[in-house]
Amino acid sequence: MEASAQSRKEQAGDFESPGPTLTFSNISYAVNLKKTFSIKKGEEKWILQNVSGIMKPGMNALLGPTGSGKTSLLDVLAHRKNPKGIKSGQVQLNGQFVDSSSHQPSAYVVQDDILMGTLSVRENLEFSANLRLSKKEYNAEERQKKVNEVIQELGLQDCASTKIGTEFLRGISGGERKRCSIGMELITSPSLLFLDEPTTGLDANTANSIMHLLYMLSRNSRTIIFSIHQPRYSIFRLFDSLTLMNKGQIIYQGPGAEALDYFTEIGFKCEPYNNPSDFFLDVINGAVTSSLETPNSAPAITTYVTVDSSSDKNHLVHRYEQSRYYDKVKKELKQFYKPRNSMSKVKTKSYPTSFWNQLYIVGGRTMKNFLRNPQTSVVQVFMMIFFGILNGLIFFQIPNTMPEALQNRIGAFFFLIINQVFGNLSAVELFIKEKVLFIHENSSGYYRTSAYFLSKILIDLIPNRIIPIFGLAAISYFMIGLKEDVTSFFLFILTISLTSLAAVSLAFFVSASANTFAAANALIAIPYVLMMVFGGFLVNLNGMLNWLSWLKWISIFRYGLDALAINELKGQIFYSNLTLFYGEAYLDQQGINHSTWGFWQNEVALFCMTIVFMFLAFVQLLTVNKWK
Ligand SMILES: Nc1ncnc2c1ncn2[C@@H]1O[C@H](COP(=O)(O)OP(=O)(O)OP(=O)(O)O)[C@@H](O)[C@H]1O
Repeated sequence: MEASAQSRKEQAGDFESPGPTLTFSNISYAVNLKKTFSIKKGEEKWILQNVSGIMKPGMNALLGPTGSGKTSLLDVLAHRKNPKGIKSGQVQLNGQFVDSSSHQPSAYVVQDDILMGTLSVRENLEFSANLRLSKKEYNAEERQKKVNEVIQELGLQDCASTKIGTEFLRGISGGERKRCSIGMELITSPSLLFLDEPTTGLDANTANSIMHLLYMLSRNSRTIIFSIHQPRYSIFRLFDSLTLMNKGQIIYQGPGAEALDYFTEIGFKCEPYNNPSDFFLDVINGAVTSSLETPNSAPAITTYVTVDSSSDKNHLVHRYEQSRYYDKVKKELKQFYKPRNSMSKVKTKSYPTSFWNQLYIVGGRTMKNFLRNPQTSVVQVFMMIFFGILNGLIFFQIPNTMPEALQNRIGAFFFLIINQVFGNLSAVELFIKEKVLFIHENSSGYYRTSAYFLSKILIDLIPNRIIPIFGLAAISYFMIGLKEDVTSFFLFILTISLTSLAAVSLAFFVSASANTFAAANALIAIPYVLMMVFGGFLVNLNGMLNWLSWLKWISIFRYGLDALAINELKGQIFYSNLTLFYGEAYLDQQGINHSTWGFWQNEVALFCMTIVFMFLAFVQLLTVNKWK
């Protein structure tokens, strides 16, 4: 105990206060290469092979060629990988075992900055603070103080009130986005910070400033672990520890400043003025050869490695495992390792804020996003007005004479239903985009799935549909000249609203189930088209293949059109030359039950479909794969 306290003290160096030490031993990780649509277990691909090491207070860089396993190791250490794939090994934080159910004092900054674009930097940080700082420990003033501290620490003062930006809205710069993403995580004061390629996509100067920022953070009670691609020398200098990887194995781990000495020792010489990180990659790629004699055949380090004798790459692993750097890591691992006992497990994951608080905060953000997003508010209302007027113009003041009286009414209803159902095709893209944000925030412990789901329905889906429908329905109703009756008018609005909600729920369910926009688009178009074709108005089902006739029972079109037809035609009398034509006669002819219950059963069916699709969407969100 004393020895480890002493060693932590030694490590402190120029640190104001050192962060925790993370150790990992014998980690092997594999993925199953199952073929799409196959139920058979696929071949296993080994991605990490028996790796062990230590990440000490300060800056810990993971470097290696593309596909070498940097991100995979980072994810395993941060418990973001599916435990099923972890074949062996363990991770300890200051000698305590950690696993995926543990609430680690750690945070993970993903490579793509996933932030709410319509909100400002400060608002995003406040969102994180309100959800992730417990109300008991931080009152509103203290949460605000924390946000201000993070803004100060990350140098975000100048852009604090600027919106992040969306595809329609120019926002903050790439460097500021990255700082804001780091800030979202710093809100919880993590002592362990993981970052996946924090400099990717940034220009050299911005990358430099981000890395200097991380360096400053690492000096103050935080251990920083990150993967990185080809850092320039000014960045390389900041690495306290360097882990070099190739083909899922570690080929060097030790102080960044000593890596060149190590490679010189094993015969690889870096030319003057060459960037060390470029040199290491050249060594791995075989572009630089060792001046020392190499064994005839490269030793197989583990059973998983296929020996690549042409490039002699495994030889690097072998050399590393024989080096004093490896001995040092092994020694340090021993020193930090504590045998597992029931006391060493850290607390189980829990949410710092209640469900209702989460609902309030997530709902508040959804509302802000809704009001500020031109795509979902202004454009939607505009489109509804446009389609309302278009429908009104096409079927302007329908006469009461046959056959126009009937044909045009059914045509106008069909137009409205198609508009409500197919209008959701564009919503799918938005849902898929939002899902990325949901998965990130949900897996980072911001809120429960149920809080997100309920806020999405109450603040986004319902008002977003219902409000524009009032405009559309009112314009169409009066321009077309439908039944002059208040009850009929409101039942007309109710029917269109329920049709729209059933259709959007199906779109939500499909988006929650599919991973890409293309897949979701195809999956949603099929049921919509089938529902339309089998709605009973386009195709006479008696003449169709009987086995598909059941589709009419799940057709949003059928329920919507039947309800609109009953509402409009019941009690109406139309004229044809000298004969009278009763609305009910047409309904009877079509086999539509126009009793009161006959009308309401359509509304109930639409409502039930909405509930079922919503429920299925919720189940899908619960089971969305949050592992990387
Ligand atoms: N789910 C998966 N299915 C199949 N192969 C995978 C999977 N995840 C990772 N791999 C493979 O494992 C290897 C290591 O991937 P990883 O992303 O960890 O590498 P990396 O060093 O971070 O690469 P890069 O620098 O390109 O991000 C790669 O060959 C990758 O294709």
